[in-house]
Amino acid sequence: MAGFRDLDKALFPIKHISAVVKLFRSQLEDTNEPDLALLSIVIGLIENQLTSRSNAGQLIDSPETTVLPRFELETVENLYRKFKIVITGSVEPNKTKTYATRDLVKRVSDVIWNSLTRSYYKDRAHLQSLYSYLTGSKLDCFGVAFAVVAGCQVLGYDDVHLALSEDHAWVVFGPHGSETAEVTWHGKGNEDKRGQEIGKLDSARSWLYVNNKPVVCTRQMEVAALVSAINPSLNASVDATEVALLQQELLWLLYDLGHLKKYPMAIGNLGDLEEISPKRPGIACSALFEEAIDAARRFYNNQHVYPYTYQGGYYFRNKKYKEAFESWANASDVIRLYNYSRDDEEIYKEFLEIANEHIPYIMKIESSGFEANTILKKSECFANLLKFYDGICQWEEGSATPVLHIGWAKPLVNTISKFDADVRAQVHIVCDNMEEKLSKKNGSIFNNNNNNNYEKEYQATMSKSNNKDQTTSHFYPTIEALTAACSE
Ligand SMILES: FC(F)(F)Cc1cc2c(N3CCN(c4nnc(C(F)(F)F)s4)CC3)ncnc2s1
Repeated sequence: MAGFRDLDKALFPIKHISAVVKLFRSQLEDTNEPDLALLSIVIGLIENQLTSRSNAGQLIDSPETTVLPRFELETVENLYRKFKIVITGSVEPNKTKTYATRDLVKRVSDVIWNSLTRSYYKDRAHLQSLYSYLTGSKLDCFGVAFAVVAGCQVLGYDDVHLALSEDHAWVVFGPHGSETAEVTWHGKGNEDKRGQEIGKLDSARSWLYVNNKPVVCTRQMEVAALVSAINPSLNASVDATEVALLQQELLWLLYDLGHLKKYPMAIGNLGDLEEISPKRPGIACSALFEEAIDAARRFYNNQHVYPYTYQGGYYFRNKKYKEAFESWANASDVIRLYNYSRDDEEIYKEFLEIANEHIPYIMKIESSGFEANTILKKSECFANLLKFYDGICQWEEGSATPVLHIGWAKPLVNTISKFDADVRAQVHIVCDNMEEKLSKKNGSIFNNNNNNNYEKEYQATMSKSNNKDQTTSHFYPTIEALTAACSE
């Protein structure tokens, strides 16, 4: 591990954002073992100091001139030393340079777990860093997983890495990261499964485990995860701008060093920050959202939803409603292959908000009668809407837990009825991929899909459907499910 070297200490006391970027750059460039504990403590200290007191309103213009409160070397050194003592005091270091074992990973998880405050509000902000752990004995779900990986790094196990789905975190270890283990909890009121292997039972088909296509981190990607987890919010409506600027600078550093290439959510986070305050002429935030989608298609067999909802949210905020419908249809094309389980609340809420808030809002605007170029005349918008709803219907099919209820059907019927019959008539529904749909029923969809055939299939579909005169939508025969939902 790089450790807290003299050249890092020379950057203290830290007074500017640019000094923090230098610390990260030296840790990322000089060794292949950036010190996770050091970087998490530094970032946590800065975030907590700048979001705990009313700091809103400070003029922020650049990483060099933005003044930070002084962050003393001694504060960081004391916390760093404390973490080492907590970990090495309970678990013997890896002197023989062997792979970690399940027992070792569980013991490190127990050290963190048993030292947390008994009960606290787990979803509060700023509980993700080792600073929060060492000064307040509080961590959120992600923070526990990160602390376990940082603890294993302190012990000298360089095979223990963070694995990330879109709403959960666990660790991989052993030869080629072949072993997996739960190390933290998920959601509310669920018994934790710490120590167990990942997704062996029916949870394997839930979105929570992304069909076993998680982001498996390198050390540098673990740094990207802690940077992504920076939370600039001062309160529900105001962000500490210097914390947001620091996060943006660090994400660009990681981007330029190539460490975001396989991390769609981090690219999406950067896209959101760039939309608010562009720092990089030549790379539009829309290009970043496309890059995140490409990464999910290339490296994760298109099993992730968030890259499409990042892009859809961007289009929606910028009134590009036709494009938003396409992004949301693509998001739905991902979720339809999963079975909905009670662990999937986060993505359920995402689709609910799109279906029952964003789309109805768009329909209201577009049917106000003043839109000359209204999407209500565009058959591809209608087709993408149907695809969006159909994916949610398929998500429900074969799931133990229902997805749709009357609350969904009303906005859905209202939306569809806004399109004129002649526009609807232009949409030709082709019922193909019957075998894919049927095989989801008996669960085999997750076997043959693992060979990453998404890329080939995607290219083939794109080349086929480039005829412009009519909209051919590749559909699955669940329109009856759709109309059934409407008649409920
Ligand atoms: F580790 C867990 F359990 F926390 C799961 C992870 C979440 C997450 C993330 N997020 C979550 C998704 N997220 C989104 N923000 N907007 C989203 C979208 F709906 F617009 F797509 S998704 C914020 C950042 N960003 C980087 N890395 C991770 S790893």
